[in-house]
Amino acid sequence: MAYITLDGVSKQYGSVWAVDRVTMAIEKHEFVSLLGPSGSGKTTLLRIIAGLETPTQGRVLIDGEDVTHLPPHRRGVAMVFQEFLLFPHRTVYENLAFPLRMLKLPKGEIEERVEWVLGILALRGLEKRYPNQLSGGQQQRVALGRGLVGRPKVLLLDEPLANLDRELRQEMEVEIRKHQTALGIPFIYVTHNQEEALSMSDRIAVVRGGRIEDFAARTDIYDRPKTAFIAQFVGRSNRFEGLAAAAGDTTTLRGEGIVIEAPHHPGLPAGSRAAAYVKNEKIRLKPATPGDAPAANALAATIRHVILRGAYAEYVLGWAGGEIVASRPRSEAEFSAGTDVVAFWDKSDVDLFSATGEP
Ligand SMILES: Nc1ncnc2c1ncn2[C@@H]1O[C@H](COP(=O)(O)OP(=O)(O)OP(=O)(O)O)[C@@H](O)[C@H]1O
Repeated sequence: MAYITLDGVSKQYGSVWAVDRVTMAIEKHEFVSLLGPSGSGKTTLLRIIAGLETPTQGRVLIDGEDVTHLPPHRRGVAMVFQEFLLFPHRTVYENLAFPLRMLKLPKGEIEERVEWVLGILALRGLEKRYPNQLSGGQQQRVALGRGLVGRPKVLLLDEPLANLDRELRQEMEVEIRKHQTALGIPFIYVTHNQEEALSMSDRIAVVRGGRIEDFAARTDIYDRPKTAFIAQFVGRSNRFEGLAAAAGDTTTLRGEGIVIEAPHHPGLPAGSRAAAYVKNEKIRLKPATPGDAPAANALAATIRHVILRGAYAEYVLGWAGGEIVASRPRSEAEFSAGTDVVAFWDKSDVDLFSATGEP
């Protein structure tokens, strides 16, 4: 049996189902992200696990125990929030000791546990400071420490890095993951930021409209998106539309001025509307030559803009059907704006979905 189980969990607010029949199982060693756009139900799901909300339907089990109707402090869970929620008039030490005082632990044990957290989070020397005397990263570490000091069975994090600048966020991502691995308890991490989810998680649950669109290893979510929504939401990709036709191990999409071949897709009847997604980094470029003949998985384009992103260059390309973006390592041949090129990609890099029913 899994360490944490959500069994058919739903939450209704008035006429809105914020969470809709969610079933998932999380193992003890896992770092799991709930990734989805604003309003998709991530926070509500996390609050249900924490015991801050009672589900309208379904059950929550932690470590074999049905905790659905237990209050937060009886579940062995801790939660870290975006707003840090530190007490401004208490020192770092007091902020960390507070949850333990609430649990009425003996003084010696409180000291021991606060010392442990100060050590693992590299906060020693800052015990006597007040929150406004700390950097953003240090404040976030204290908030994390306050979650860990109670030695929870699971740590829940709700966009804890959203208020930090990019560089600090990336440092903290590494740090948070390191603590999760060392502690050996599951972290469940809510974010709308795909980079955060991809950098830290073992598995990612993509949340959409209160439902889990897919719950899979991060590489599967990125490399083999199960739905068009995931293809659009995770990574950066280019979308092409057309009509499907199947032959052997290939499904072909024919659109305005383009032919795309993808691995066989069983769910696309011939003549149905389909959408193909190709990630920016899968699109390769070569200089156009006068004899170029039209080919599948290739299009003639002109470079409109070049955006430098450190190790990568992002090329915005104009073609007969609009614009696409190709992202290439700077170690490859570079092209400048105005150059005519052929953009091409592999059949195995095409993700194809039905577009029937799309507006
Ligand atoms: N207390 C509440 N009362 C009524 N509706 C609510 C309440 N809490 C959330 N909702 C609604 O439930 C849906 C899911 O909200 P939730 O906060 O879980 O989404 P989220 O994915 O965490 O979004 P965000 O990233 O913006 O925090 C939204 O439509 C929201 O308006």
